[in-house]
Amino acid sequence: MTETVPLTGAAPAAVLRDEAREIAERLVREAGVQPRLVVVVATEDESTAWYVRSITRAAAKAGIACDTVRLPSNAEAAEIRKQLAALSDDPSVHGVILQTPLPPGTSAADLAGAIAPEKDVDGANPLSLGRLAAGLPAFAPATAEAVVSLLDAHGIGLAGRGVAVVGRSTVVGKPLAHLLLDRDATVTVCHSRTADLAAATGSADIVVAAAGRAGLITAAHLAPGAIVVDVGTNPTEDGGLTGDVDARSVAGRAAALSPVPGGVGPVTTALLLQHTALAASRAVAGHQ
Ligand SMILES: Nc1nc(=O)c2c([nH]1)NC[C@@H]1CN(c3ccc(C(=O)N[C@@H](CCC(=O)O)C(=O)O)cc3)C=[N+]21
Repeated sequence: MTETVPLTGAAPAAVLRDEAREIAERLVREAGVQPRLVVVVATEDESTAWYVRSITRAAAKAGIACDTVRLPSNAEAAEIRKQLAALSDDPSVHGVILQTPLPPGTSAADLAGAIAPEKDVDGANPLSLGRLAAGLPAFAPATAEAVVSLLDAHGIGLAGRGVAVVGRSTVVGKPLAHLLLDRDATVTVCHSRTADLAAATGSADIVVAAAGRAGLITAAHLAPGAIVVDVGTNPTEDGGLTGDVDARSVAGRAAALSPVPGGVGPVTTALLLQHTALAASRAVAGHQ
């Protein structure tokens, strides 16, 4: 049995929020501009509601203005696209995030093409993902970047290590694979059709669970001493959040595990604000 260390996100999130606050205060002081983030919500999804609440609270702490635009959960693609285009054209807006999931029949990647790349603080425009893949500057999706930031904050190295990413979504799995490759990790991306998931994850030094299935990863999926990052945010019946990792099962087998809540989530929120502060700072510099 090994002691399973909790990879907590509160401290790295506070550092990132302080950085965002410093940028925001300087922009207000020197240019009279407060960074502004707009969150577009067209879903009643419970884990999205958690995220929107934490963005709103954290933005207030970081001195960043934050508005929520609510559209009906049966909104048409054209209506969402029109809203995103208007925000892209509004010079008082520096960051735009379109929450997922989206109404049935609409595609996040397609709609996010209407977010101006310089305001695309959650890296959702396909141009941003393409630039990331090509090694060009772009905002990465905050959740994917949060996994790397959390590991960095806890002194866990990536170069040369085997990382199994469970989940191939456009918001987490795919961009995370690129971020990890940039850090010289050896990356395996697993998904619902992977023939032997336990074999793929069981030979990894680091396992990232981002499949959106509560309790998917158990001790049977891990090599002894593996480091586990839980990206899952599955709503529970009592109104809480639970991860993709069965924390009770992996305790004593994993060397480290990020908790849900309290792990990747707060870092995600803080990175979104840091991206917004950077976007505002570039917008102001561009106008001088
Ligand atoms: N375009 C898009 N990008 C996303 O990144 C995205 C999304 N859509 N849709 C919804 C899911 C869900 N998600 C969460 C992120 C942080 C917390 C979070 O901060 N949770 C806190 C608990 C809440 C709190 O303490 O306020 C924690 O884990 O400690 C939760 C959920 C991002 N998502």
